Amino acid sequence: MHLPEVFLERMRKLFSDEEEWKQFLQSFSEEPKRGIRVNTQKLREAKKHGFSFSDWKKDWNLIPLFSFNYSDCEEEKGERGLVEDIQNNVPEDLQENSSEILEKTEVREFLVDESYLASQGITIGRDPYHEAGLYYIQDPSAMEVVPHMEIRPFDRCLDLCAAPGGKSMQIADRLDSKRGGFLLSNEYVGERARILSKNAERMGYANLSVVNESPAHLAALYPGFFSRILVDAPCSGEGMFRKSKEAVEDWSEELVEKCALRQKEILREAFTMLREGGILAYSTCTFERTENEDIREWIERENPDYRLLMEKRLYFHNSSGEGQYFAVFKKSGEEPAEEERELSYTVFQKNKMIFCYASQLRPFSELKLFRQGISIYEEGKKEWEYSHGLSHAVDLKDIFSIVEQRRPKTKYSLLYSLFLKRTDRRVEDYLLGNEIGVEEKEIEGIGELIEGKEHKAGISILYCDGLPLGFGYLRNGRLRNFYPKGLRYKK
Ligand SMILES: C[S@@+](CC[C@H](N)C(=O)[O-])C[C@H]1O[C@@H](n2cnc3c(N)ncnc32)[C@H](O)[C@@H]1O
Repeated sequence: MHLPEVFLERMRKLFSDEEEWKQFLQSFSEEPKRGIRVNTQKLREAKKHGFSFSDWKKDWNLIPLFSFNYSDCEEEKGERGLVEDIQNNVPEDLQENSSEILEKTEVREFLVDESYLASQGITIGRDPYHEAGLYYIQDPSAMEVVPHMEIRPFDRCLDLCAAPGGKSMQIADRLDSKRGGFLLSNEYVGERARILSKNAERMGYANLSVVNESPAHLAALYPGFFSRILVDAPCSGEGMFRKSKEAVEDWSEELVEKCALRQKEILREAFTMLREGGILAYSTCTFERTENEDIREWIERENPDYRLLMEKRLYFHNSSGEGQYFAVFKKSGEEPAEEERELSYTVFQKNKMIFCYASQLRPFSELKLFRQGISIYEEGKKEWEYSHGLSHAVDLKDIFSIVEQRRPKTKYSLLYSLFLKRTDRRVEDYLLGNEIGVEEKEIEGIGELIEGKEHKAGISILYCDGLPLGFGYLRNGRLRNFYPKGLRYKK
């Protein structure tokens, strides 16, 4: 790989240790590694249908990530402590069986060995578990930021620079809609907000809004509103150099300076929106001091009431991923305690979609919305039809009861569930968009045999190993495929 001379000169200044400098250079010729972040809320539901997490971890050889130095976080044990507990102390069978421990301590982030998986015929980006939203593929070093944000299930979170959504989905998984937790996931660039919204649909959180706003507009509307804010800022992207030739070609010293200015602009808006006692995390995927430690110093100068909780610099050679810089701050002041509340859902229509969302998202309804919670219906050619997003809701059962109560004018009504195993060829067939044959014994549901007909008929939802994949129409022992065209596997 040819790296710009100026870049190398700048990097050289960061390494006082000759050996480490060599390791840094050497690491540019090594293959990038990837990780997956498990959607533990989906996992919990899938377990009710017999999904085994421990079998999956074993079969895929999933390697738990992170061994923090927890001493820098004594004040609040928070999640870092919990992750350590589970890695060191909680026996495997307890993780699997105790819902209480599971709720508090499940490890979510894993490194994957893709060559091992390839030998087993598994491609992480083309797998039914991926389509079902059981996991999100992410750079392992990028995964390290969110666990340091001390996110509590009831936090009011904002991800200001969110697309394509790795960190947003990591945050959302730590929140509990029933306890008032939510995430406003914002992306400034419209086309990227669309991708973010698609990823959010796959993961299925009812307490997540995807919006396309400028940080300044949000700051004008929500001063002191959020208890956790992430600014994963646009940067000069040196951490992308191994993956993208364009990132190397686009790099220049001017770009570094320009990025630093923009980072400050975005951060200023974030300062406005952080509430007393809240936590702000700043991160980049570049190695530049100008965009990292210099910005951290600037944040400290601008905000004497912020305390640095931790700062970390990850490179290719000292992490499992593509590198990351992050700094986490706590604003002084008392954080308000968790409020007693009951979960309620709101149903609302926007253009040709109907959404159902956890009501704490209501303050965001007037923003430039791409998604508010779960899309439940969309306007079809003849009538309202179930939206694909509905099949992916993590709290599908709750949402469905709302969906049925608040039906628009439509004959659509879910009648059956079909359960297939991932080893069944029909799962791939379904994802390719084909019609599949179904046996009576594979069908469960509320529908009755249509009088005088041999087979059951009606709208059905297809599960793979207990994970909902999408809808279809069952008739004469065949499932007509409703899997969205844009998502279907190519042959
Ligand atoms: C490093 S990426 C975010 C990655 C994301 N957090 C994730 O985990 O997938 C930075 C994002 O900031 C967006 N961005 C660009 N200009 C911006 C601006 N002026 N304000 C806020 N975000 C901006 C980019 O479009 C990009 O999607």
